Amino acid sequence: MIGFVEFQDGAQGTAGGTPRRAEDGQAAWPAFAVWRSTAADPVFSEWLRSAAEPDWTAAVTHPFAAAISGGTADMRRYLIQDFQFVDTFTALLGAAVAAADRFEARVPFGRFLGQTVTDTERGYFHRALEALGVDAADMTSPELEPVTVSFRSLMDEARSSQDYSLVLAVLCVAEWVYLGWASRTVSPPEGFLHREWVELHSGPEFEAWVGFLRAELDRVGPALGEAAQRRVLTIFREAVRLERGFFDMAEG
Ligand SMILES: Cc1ncc(CN)c(N)n1
Repeated sequence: MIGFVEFQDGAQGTAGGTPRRAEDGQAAWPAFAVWRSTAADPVFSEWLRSAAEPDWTAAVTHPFAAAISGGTADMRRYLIQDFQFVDTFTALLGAAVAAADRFEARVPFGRFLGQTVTDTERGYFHRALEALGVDAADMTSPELEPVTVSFRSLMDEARSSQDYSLVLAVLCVAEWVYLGWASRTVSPPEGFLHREWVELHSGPEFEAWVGFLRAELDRVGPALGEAAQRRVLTIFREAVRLERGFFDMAEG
């Protein structure tokens, strides 16, 4: 059994250093087939997102994310840890190329992998970490925070599963949550550290990328059996919880 499956709805867990409680929004959630008969926006990705409350709203409105948008966040610990997140995230994108069920779905993953994460975003990390005076050891092998360890494990489990719906669920959380907070930015922050990080996660291209990830979940999710839909729900919720925990960690 892979690790995240152990965190069934309502179960206790400590991934990310934040204990999970049955009463904090992780309670039973109606099956997709039931939920969609009364939902205002009856798509699979919205079934997942709404099941991930209150963590979803807490992540996209997190004070640390707001401080990035406002240009005041201390980015040092956050970016050191996030560079390690991005390493595993890049491997997960590769898994999406391999696990996708058709050629036209592989293309956007391959493009984002080659043109954004390993190019623009990598360049940003190198310049940002240098500007922050981060030494080579902390750039390549820093001491990992518990939430970073948990997030990397979750991504590794999704990658090893080679299950497209699970890979997609984790990628979609990571990008959709980031679009959520970054698109709340009212005016671009002045310094490049904050401004470019907001730019990387907002704007028409990033919106289209998140739209693609959601559309893929909306395409493959309804065709899954109920047990498989629940597995997607479990990993989606866990990823949202870790996004919230990651901002908590960054805030200190
Ligand atoms: C923790 C985290 N989540 C999401 C992203 C957006 N790729 C990120 N850079 N870091």
